[in-house]
Parts: sequence; C-alpha cells; structure tokens
Amino acid sequence: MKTIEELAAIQEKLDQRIITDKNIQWTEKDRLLTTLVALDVELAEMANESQWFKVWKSDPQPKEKVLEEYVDALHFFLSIANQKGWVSYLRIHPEAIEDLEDEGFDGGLNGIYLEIKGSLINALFTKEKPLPENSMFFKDVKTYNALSFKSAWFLFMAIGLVGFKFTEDQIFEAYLEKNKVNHQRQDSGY
Ligand SMILES: O=c1ccn([C@H]2C[C@H](O)[C@@H](COP(=O)(O)O)O2)c(=O)[nH]1
Repeated sequence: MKTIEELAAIQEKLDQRIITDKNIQWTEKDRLLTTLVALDVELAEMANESQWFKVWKSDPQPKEKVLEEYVDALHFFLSIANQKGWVSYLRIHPEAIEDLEDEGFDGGLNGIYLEIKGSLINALFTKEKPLPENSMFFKDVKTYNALSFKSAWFLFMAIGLVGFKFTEDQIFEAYLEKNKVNHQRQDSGY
C-alpha cells in the first residue's frame, strides 16, 4: 500500500498536469481558494450520497457513490496540503481514531462534518499565527492555522474510517483508481 505522502505526490502531479493542460494562470491565493471551494462542494456531495442527515426519509441508506465522493474530497484535501506545505500533518495516529471510535463524537456525523468545514476556514482564512514555543500540541505543528488543518484532516479521516467504516486500504485504492480516471479525463479533453 502507498503512504499518504506518496498520495500527496501523486496528487501534485495531477494538479500540475491540469494547470499545464488547461493553461490556468492564477495567483497562489486564487489557486488555494479555488481548491477550497472544490473541496467544500465534494464534502457536500459526500454528505448527500451518504444521506446520514436525511431524517425526513423513511430509509436513508448510504448510496453507492459515497466512497467515490469521499475520495474526490480527498483529492482536494491533498492538494491543499501540497499548496500550504502541510503534507507532514497528514500522518494520523491510529490510536486517536480508535479513541474516537470508542467515545463517539459530540454531535455525531453532523458535528464532525461541520467542524471539518469550520477548521478548514480557520486554517486558510485566519491570519498566520505561531503557536507558543512550549505549546502542548504536536511538536511539529508551528501555527494555529496548521493545527486547524491537522484537525480538519483528522476529522475527515474519522468520517471515512469510523463514520463510513471504510478501511484505509479501501480509501487509498479508491483514491488511486479515481486519480487514474482524472488523468484519463484530461487525455480525452475533459
Ligand atoms: O485541479 C484539480 C481538479 C480536479 N481534480 C479532481 C478531484 C476530483 O476527483 C475530480 C473532480 O472533478 P469533477 O468530477 O467535479 O469535474 O477532479 C483534481 O484532483 N485537481
């Protein structure tokens, strides 16, 4: 199985190919904001396919495409990590996921989903602010912005692994499969 850092490198190749093929001219900021909008839309599509919030339906079962929408969102998450130099924050501790599995999450999937969005906004829109030198948070995390990203990423993985009960293998394989499709789309002038 590939590592998450390898997936990030695979993502960067796809992004750069799209930028070249479509001759996209943009500032770093334009690129980042475009990616955040794309991620926000994919997260919503994922929620819509999963249907967990559709309490008004008699049997809101997850639809087939949840994993596909999940890995579409994963593409844009990786892209943001690449753009901001946050790839090293993509490693998560399996024990933290296990703890979440045991304790559950305040607000359930709605809570996690909305917190992902809030944390992403904090990560990208608040002024860069360093964490205190002797911060009790992770040693490698230097700013509040990076901490918010790490938190959004952890919750995104938690939705996949705990909420939807996908395995990491399933997620990584589905990502590679969709990445291939995205290249094929570019080959055929998407
Ligand atoms: O710069 C880009 C543009 C698109 N995609 C991928 C992510 C999703 O898998 C898919 C979304 O495209 P639509 O199906 O929404 O057109 O394309 C990227 O990875 N990078």
